Amino acid sequence: MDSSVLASEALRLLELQSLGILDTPAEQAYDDLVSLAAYICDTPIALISLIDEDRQWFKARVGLNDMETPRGMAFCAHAIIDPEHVMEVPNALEDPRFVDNPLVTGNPDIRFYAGAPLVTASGSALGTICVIDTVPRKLTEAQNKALKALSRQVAQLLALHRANTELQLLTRLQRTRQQELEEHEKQLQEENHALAQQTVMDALTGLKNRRAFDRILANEYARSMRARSGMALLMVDVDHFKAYNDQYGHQAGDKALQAVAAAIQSQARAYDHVTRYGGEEFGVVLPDTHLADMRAVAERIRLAVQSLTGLHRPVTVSVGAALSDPMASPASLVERADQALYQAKLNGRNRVQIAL
Ligand SMILES: Nc1nc2c(ncn2[C@@H]2O[C@H](COP(=O)(O)OP(=O)(O)OP(=O)(O)O)[C@@H](O)[C@H]2O)c(=O)[nH]1
Repeated sequence: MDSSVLASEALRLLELQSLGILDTPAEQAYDDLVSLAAYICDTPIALISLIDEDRQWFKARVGLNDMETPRGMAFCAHAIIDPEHVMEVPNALEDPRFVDNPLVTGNPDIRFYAGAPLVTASGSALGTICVIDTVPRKLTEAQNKALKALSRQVAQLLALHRANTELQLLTRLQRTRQQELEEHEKQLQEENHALAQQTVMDALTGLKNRRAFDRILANEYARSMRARSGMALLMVDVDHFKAYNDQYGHQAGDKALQAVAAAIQSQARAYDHVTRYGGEEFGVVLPDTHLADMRAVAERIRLAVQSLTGLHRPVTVSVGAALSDPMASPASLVERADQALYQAKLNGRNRVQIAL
């Protein structure tokens, strides 16, 4: 075969194989057309044969049980060489191309063959619709025309099949793309969430940070105003922490801060907010709280810190506590709690001071 023939055969095979029809189950539309071909041409056998690389495979068949034969035996492999015309073999025994063909010398004893190529829009002949008889004969001109017309119908069915295959592929691609997009969006949301967490979390203690404290205080303050319920704020500061750091080192100081944070958290109620206000100072927002509860929580925190074990030496905290005042702002609540804290320090530390 010269190179241009080889190239067009390669293209033809590509077109056939990408069609996705080889080895698919039988379909009524193709079966009907081979039945019509056998009826019109009055033959015992009719086939829709597709010429694959080294076999012919039958999409539809009457009068023959085989699903495929080797390409070397295929009459249709000869018929597709001339896509324009129906190839007729009136008597295979008198045709040097087929006289030794096992389909002629043995079952199904082919004598007569006529095949109309199935031509695609691009001009490739993928196979044929053919009729076969076991006695020598010829097609009438009308039968020849009818067979050609049927080959155009099969070609139409194949084009439809291609369009369907491409549509399914496109739908699958779109679905995959959609899934990719959703996956990407989820990832972005997770990243954003992680980022948002980072901006409100204190890395050392795992508590909310100062930025979060400001927002929580503002929200809880507004809520307590709306609900006309009291709220309270505790400012908790580690006593003589500079000395602890100086004596045991910054890393030991970090561990102590973590322990203090956990102790405070352990005494807070489920709806209280424990935050790291800065350095060795913690802000605890207590929603829905009045004097007795505020004092109780503050005292529990003080005792929990004092009871911590596993540190280089006992650590204590001073607590400034203030109740919200409907006439004042959140900032003034912080100020009053801070002043009370200052007073607690002045009064000797390791104590709770209530703001007036
Ligand atoms: N290890 C460690 N130390 C911190 C951290 N943040 C603040 N500190 C230290 O906490 C100490 C606070 O010192 P001061 O403000 O002088 O107060 P203090 O020594 O606790 O004394 P009083 O508050 O008056 O009882 C400083 O030495 C800071 O370096 C931290 O994240 N890790």
